[in-house]
Amino acid sequence: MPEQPELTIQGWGPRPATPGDESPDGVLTKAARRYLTRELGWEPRATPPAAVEEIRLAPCRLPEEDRAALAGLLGEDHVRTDRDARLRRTGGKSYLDLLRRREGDASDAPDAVALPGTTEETAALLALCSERGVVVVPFGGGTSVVGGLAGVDPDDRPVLAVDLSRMASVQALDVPSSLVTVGPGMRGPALEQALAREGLTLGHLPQSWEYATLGGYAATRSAGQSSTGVGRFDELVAGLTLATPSGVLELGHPPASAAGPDLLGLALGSEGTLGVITGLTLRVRPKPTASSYEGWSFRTWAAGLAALQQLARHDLLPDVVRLSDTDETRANLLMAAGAGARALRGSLRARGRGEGCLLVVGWEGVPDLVRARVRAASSLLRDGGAVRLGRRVGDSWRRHRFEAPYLRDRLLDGGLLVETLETAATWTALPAVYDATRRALQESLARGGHRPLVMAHVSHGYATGASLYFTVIADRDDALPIQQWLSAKRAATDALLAAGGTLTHHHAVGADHRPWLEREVGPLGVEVLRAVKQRLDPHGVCNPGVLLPD
Ligand SMILES: Cc1cc2nc3c(=O)[nH]c(=O)nc-3n(C[C@H](O)[C@H](O)[C@H](O)COP(=O)(O)OP(=O)(O)OC[C@H]3O[C@@H](n4cnc5c(N)ncnc54)[C@H](O)[C@@H]3O)c2cc1C
Repeated sequence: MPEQPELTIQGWGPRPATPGDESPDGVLTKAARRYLTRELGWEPRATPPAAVEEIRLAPCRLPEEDRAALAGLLGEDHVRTDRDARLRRTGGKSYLDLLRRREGDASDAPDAVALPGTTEETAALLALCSERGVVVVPFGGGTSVVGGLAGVDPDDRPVLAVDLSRMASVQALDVPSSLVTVGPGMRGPALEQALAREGLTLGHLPQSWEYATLGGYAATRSAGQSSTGVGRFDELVAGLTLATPSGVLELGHPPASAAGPDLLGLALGSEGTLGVITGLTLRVRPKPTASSYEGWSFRTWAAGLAALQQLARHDLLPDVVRLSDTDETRANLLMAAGAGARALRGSLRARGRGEGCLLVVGWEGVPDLVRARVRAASSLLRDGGAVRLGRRVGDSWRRHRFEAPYLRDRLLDGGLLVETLETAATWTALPAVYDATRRALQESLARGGHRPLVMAHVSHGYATGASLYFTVIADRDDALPIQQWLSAKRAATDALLAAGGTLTHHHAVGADHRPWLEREVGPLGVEVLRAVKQRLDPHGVCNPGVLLPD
């Protein structure tokens, strides 16, 4: 397996070259620049990131005796305090993270980085840090978008990033039981490559797939682009090992157990607050031998939602379901370059459709079943007023599915605010949640005379409802860029919760959502979580800046 590249300190990438690529290195196409200038009243300007050498980093606060004790456990090479190691484990990849790093601010950097190689080493490290008052922040791929790696500690203790990249191999493969046991630092591409040799797949494909880790997925309850069919990551975890300052827990008993409440559920989504996930047993499936990806068009968002609801009711939702609202459809049509975009524009014109709302659907599996599911779902989509745009549109989406974060770097270079947020709601509440969130974002970001672009799509479907994923692009307020986004995010979160949405569908709580956690789980719920933390992490060293409110 060739070594995968590391994320850049101030953005995404480096991007792999693809044949026939019309926008190398995520370059903003002329069409996109024209569209955004017109739509946002944006004046493109050069706002490049500070040089990496100029990023400000505070001196390491980890006492030498603690560093030496950690090195005694892990080996000198596996405890690092150098500038590059610390900068590469600073924060995640939210808009605010990127803004800070681009401005040369790494004040949230960990004091040191530890790289344990086994569960035993991790457990010993946690016991030592608990005893000595060193905060531990597990670091997977570093792709958190909710401040999950912020390393904030109310007691201002030294912070140790625990990088899991040394635990990144397949430990066991049980083909008859469709189970694979892996290290938490493994990334999706490496696992898929190993499974493909046995004709298997995990099928978890978030947009951050190239860089995020399996431990990170479990710690945040991630959802991938095919999760409607394959299941969310938490549904794919059959068991895991959690090293805590109080000992090691082995959780989950496949295929099924009724021995009391499911403790595995406590570890999933725990975001490093209870300890470090050091091993995972995952459910895998045969690699699909057939696939079909298609584009469809609806005249309106409401018609699209109603059709998805019908598919859900009849258990006919495809594995991939992405319904874009009119603004997102228009932006995609006008900003995209290349054959896929041309095909889509041509297809819509030929069918006498304006822009409408684009639906991308994908099915995977054995040929007979894929054919039958496509046929049944297509009939319901037609009944719902959709027009089929064909496979080129679906295939084009599939080919470009990981590209948006590379483009984001270029948009940031040009002086734009670019961020996303997500929620989920029942089919009944979904239209109100959509309207309220959009309105809140638009009103907040319109202050100061800006003309924000707020776009949304349904990204995952369930029998009971769906998730909504918002993308926001606006001219950046160069004087107060952080406050500009914080105000919009606050307004949107208040609005979506008031309308009946969930605090998050798959990005997790992190530092950014924790003021609102009590509104979703209630004060008693927060107390229960605190009690569990107190038992496993009595000195509160495990990622104290996330999940639980102050
Ligand atoms: C461009 C982009 C696209 C994204 N697309 C998606 C998407 O499609 N779907 C989705 O769900 N998310 C998405 N995300 C969010 C992010 O990729 C996910 O939250 C992912 O699960 C984080 O994995 P990671 O390995 O990078 O974890 P990190 O960012 O390193 O950590 C995330 C949190 O989990 C904790 N953690 C990490 N590893 C462990 C461990 N082994 N034990 C205990 N705690 C641990 C960390 O302390 C932190 O609190 C996206 C992010 C970006 C930047």
